[in-house]
Amino acid sequence: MANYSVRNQVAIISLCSPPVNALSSDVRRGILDSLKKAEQDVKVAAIVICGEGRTFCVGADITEFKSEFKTFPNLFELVDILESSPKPIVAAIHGHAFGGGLEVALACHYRVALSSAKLALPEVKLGILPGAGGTQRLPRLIGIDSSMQWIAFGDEYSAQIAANIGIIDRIFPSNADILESAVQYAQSIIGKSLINRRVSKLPVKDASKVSHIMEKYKQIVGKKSRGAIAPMVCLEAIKHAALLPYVEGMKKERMGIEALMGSDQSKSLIYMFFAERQVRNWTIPGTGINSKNTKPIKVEKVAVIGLGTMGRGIVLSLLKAGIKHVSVMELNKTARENGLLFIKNILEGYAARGTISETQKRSMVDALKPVSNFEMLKDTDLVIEAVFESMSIKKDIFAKLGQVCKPSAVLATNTSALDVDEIAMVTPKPKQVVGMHFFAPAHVMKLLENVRGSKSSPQVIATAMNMGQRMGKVTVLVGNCHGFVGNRMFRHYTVETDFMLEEGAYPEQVDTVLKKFGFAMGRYQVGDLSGNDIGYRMRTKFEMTNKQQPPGAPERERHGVRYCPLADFLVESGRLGYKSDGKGWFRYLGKNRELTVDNEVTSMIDSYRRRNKIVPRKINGEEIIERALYPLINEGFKILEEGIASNPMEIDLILVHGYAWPRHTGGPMFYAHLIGLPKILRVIERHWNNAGLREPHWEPSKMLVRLVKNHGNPDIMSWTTLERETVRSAL
Ligand SMILES: C[C@H](O)[C@H](C)C(=O)SCCNC(=O)CCNC(=O)[C@H](O)C(C)(C)COP(=O)([O-])OP(=O)([O-])OC[C@H]1O[C@@H](n2cnc3c(N)ncnc32)[C@H](O)[C@@H]1OP(=O)([O-])[O-]
Repeated sequence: MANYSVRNQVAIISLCSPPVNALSSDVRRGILDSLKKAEQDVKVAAIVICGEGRTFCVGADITEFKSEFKTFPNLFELVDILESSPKPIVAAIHGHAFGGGLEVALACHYRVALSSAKLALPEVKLGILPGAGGTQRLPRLIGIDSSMQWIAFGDEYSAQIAANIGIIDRIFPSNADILESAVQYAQSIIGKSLINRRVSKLPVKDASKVSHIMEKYKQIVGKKSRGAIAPMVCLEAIKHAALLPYVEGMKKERMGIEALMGSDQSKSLIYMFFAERQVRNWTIPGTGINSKNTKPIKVEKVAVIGLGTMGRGIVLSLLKAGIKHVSVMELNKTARENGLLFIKNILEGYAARGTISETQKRSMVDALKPVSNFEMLKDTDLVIEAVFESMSIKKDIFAKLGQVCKPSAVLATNTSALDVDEIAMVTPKPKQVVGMHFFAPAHVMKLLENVRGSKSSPQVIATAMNMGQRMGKVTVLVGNCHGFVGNRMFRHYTVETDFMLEEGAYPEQVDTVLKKFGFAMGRYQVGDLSGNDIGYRMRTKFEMTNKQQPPGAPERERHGVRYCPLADFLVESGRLGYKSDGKGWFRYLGKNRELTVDNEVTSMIDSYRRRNKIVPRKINGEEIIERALYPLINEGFKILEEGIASNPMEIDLILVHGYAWPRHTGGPMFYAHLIGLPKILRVIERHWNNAGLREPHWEPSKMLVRLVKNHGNPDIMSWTTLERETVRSAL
């Protein structure tokens, strides 16, 4: 709803729909009713629109997209009604003016803001476009070029930047009372002509350059969008602002939003939006323990052990989260010096780019406390171990931590695959141990996969979850198993793509299909980037690699299961990827490391097939997608079945934020939901019937079979409930 009051000839319409004043049908009606009151009240000479609470307005109510979105007054009608008001309207912006909220402000005749306010048209991040005049009014204020930058990428901008380019008419200090300031501003413009204040009537200053600007952005968007549709539709809509009168341009805008709203990509992006918020409400399946009934311990002093690639990133994330005491322990002198230098250089960079102030930089550097022995960690609240991925080294460290740290200290390991319980058992208090699996580079990657050990106490879990959220991470709680959620699922992606190389595909073909699907990089280029030796080391641990096989052992089998040694051959021939002189699955040449197909790899694959009498066959894009992604989805259902993840959202967030699964497909589980579970199961069963135990990753998940058999293609939000009911009723 919207509240109405009058103060000194100025009517105040304040949006009131906590927590973020989303423009639900109630709020829209409230604005319209208040506007009519103000227009009819002869004592009112000007109007201010503001937001109650922490923000101005974050736009349309996303939860109403399927229902009240078009109910009168819908947003695109309301903005025209506002703009045509005979009395001047001032938008008073604090917090966020996002989406429809900024469009309402653009329809006002003046805009004032606190310097701390943020402005954006982020609709493209929901797979749609600004559908309340944003694509037509913004260009009339800031031009086509800047509008394409704002709308096609949906990033937020400070009030100062918005003022510099002509959106905001007056900035007030961040501690000012925005309403009082806006009322005074409104009083100062009473009586002034509104001729040049109705934005839809203004000319587009760079209209003549529209085709050149369009070409420029088509290039940029083409590269960045990776299969996402909305950015291009945004460009088309904005283009019309230069070519058509406002009313005609609005019709084009409407066609654009109607084409996008409800699309699979928009559904996927909205699912992701709510998943990122929903995941904060974590729960431990089957226990009733959750984020609402479990308090974290207070963490002021944190320590990071190991200043390698992971440790440095974790320290930076802690400093950025405002932790005032970060002990760093690295026994290797060179690694310690390099690590601290790396951290200081990154902080210098942040300050140089204005991401942090000089004062903030200094307090972050002051927060860094190098320590040289475990004794110095005795009063630390949280210790994060980030040393080399070796069980014996980690056990040694945790044994020492168990002796010196205070009883309430939370002991976290950054292992990406090792058994958290086995590590915990070397300490006197395994309940204080938890996994905090960061992703490289940890100060950039948004994901934190927290792993609850079988003994981890609810309070310790709450502390790890709370710390992840303080670090601004998408923090997901999962159970302890080999590879946790992400690595466990992704293993099948690499195994099955290698099988396709055996049967007839080539790395460039597989990667092209996966990039078309939306991955930033294909499976083989990612291997080259991160180093093909990482997977080799893991396979070595399980004595799987080619070199470790006794003479005469089958080349394409390990313990009765199908195996493809091509990746072993690559590493054993020194082709680790970028780091081995740009030789891996591909060749990376020149300053820009241009990716090129390497005939040496092609002939390695061809000779391997000849040696194993494999007659290569054509493998098309559809098969590559099914075989690369469906085993991963199948494993996702097994993870839900085992309660390692408590709902599909958690799995999707891990794959999107940790493994670059394309966000506009919603993650593997949501993608399966869009494709339809019956189809997914049909393909999995076909491969299982063909390959059987030789390819165990195709064994259908029992949960998937039950869902399809009992419910066909149930809504993703009901999967875990239906499964619980089915399992319970079977007991
Ligand atoms: C025609 C028109 O052009 C079109 C059609 C549109 O306008 S489409 C809409 C375009 N607008 C957006 O895309 C902005 C979306 N929101 C955000 O980006 C963020 O909210 C934020 C502004 C940066 C603040 O972040 P925050 O961290 O301070 O709070 P929060 O935790 O995110 O949000 C607090 C609570 O509010 C809920 N919420 C936030 N924005 C919402 C929205 N637009 N609709 C419904 N609920 C919303 C959110 O789910 C959470 O709920 P819960 O979890 O507590 O139950």
